Amino acid sequence: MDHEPENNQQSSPAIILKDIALLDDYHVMMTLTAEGELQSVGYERWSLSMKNVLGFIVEGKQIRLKAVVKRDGGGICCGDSDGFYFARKDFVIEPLYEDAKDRWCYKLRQFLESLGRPKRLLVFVNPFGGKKSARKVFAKEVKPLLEDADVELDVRETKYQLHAKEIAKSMDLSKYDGIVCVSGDGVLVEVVNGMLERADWRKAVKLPIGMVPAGTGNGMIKSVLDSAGIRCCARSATISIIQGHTRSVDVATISQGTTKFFSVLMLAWGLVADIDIESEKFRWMGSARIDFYALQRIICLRQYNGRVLFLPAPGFESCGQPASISLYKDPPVSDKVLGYQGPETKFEDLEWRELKGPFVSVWLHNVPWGAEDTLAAPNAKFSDGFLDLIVVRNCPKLALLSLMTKLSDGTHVQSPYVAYLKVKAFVLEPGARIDELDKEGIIDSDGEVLARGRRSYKCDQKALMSYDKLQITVDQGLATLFSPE
Ligand SMILES: Nc1ncnc2c1ncn2[C@@H]1O[C@H](COP(=O)(O)OP(=O)(O)OP(=O)(O)O)[C@@H](O)[C@H]1O
Repeated sequence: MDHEPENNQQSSPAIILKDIALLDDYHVMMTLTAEGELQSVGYERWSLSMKNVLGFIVEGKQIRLKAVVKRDGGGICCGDSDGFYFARKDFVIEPLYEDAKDRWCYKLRQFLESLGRPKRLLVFVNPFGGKKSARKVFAKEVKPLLEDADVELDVRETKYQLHAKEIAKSMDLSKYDGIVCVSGDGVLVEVVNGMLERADWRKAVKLPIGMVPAGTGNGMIKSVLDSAGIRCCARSATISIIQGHTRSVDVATISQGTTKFFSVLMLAWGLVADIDIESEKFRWMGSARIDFYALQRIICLRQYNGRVLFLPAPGFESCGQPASISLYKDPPVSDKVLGYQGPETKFEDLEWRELKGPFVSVWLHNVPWGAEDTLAAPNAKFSDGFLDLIVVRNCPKLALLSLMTKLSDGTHVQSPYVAYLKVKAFVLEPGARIDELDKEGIIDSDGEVLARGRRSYKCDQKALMSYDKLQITVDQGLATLFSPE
């Protein structure tokens, strides 16, 4: 039997039910407090928070509680050894009298309903992402837990790229309490973009989105779970969705003229983008492709001409040099009702700063983790209204290699070769490679190729924007995510 720590110091909360019952075959005095603690006094003291009860079923005279219990250290869940994880566990209560059983069922149901958990979820499963394991992850880890919690599911397998975006753009919002993506970050980004392209985007962005890691890059769910000290795995991710807490997350609008892309994770240009996109050709290697190709890219290091401009967050006003700027202005269109157009703040007259190239890497991050093993921006916050900017310019190759090894714990930002700051708005003016001026680079946002310059790596993806000036503005806490706290 699992025991939760007791706190005898505090005054006892009001008891709303008290009966003699059998708990796992032992006679106990079972109580339910107004704060949702199930407690027993009998052969041993035991307690279980209703927050950790997914649901219950009645089996004859018995009530089977379908619960989860926290575990620290020890066993490995999905290969990640950091933080605690949840294990599934049933507890069986048998009140001595039939009317007591009905009372318990009534109160337990009432309590669970008062928690405001999602009851109807739209679930996207991407059978194509990552190790192509999403179907299995859904069937083995996600579905059984959601069934235990009595959640009604509408499951859609994505059939092609942008399928999830299409559905998010046209779905009936009133039918669901949230969306779940059993995928990598790519499907999440599609859903956010679909929501923001709706005429009723203000309502759509309030619908919480949950992630279950089943892709190559699971940076968002790693960031969400890690911030609560929980290991990143499908089970913990699903439990945090069932528990129904939410948090807001900043959305960055990347614009080039009237073309827009909404990003919740990151934008990269230079080394990180080249590794991310060009390593696709080594996909057969699995996750080793990133390390393998990073090594290759550092040995034959590229540097890019260009300029970045930024509006520094408070505390970072001395970074870079003062700069003047002209930003794209959205035409005063009446069709604004068609979708979100980016934050309405006027950034032009503020004190912009600049950094000039050549650049090895320019990386903007919204949340701390870029992937499960990459703590790209250790100080990033979900909804502070700022993006973390990580810039590498001149850097010896050996130091660069050492930086790559530090990405897993975020200590790369302490290097003297790295500029690490927070910005409110950002402009990228990408240029050509310094060694071969007829070759340009790739701009990558949230794992998608946003722009591809002349004679850069060719891949199947069609780029949304041209390899030219881009501007990025942040809307604080615009989207909503399921989160453990
Ligand atoms: N059935 C499908 N066939 C091909 N592509 C698909 C399919 N369903 C979804 N996709 C695309 O797969 C891409 C990657 O999805 P996902 O978010 O699951 O993984 P990822 O970790 O971001 O990327 P990947 O695993 O491909 O490196 C998304 O851009 C999505 O549009």
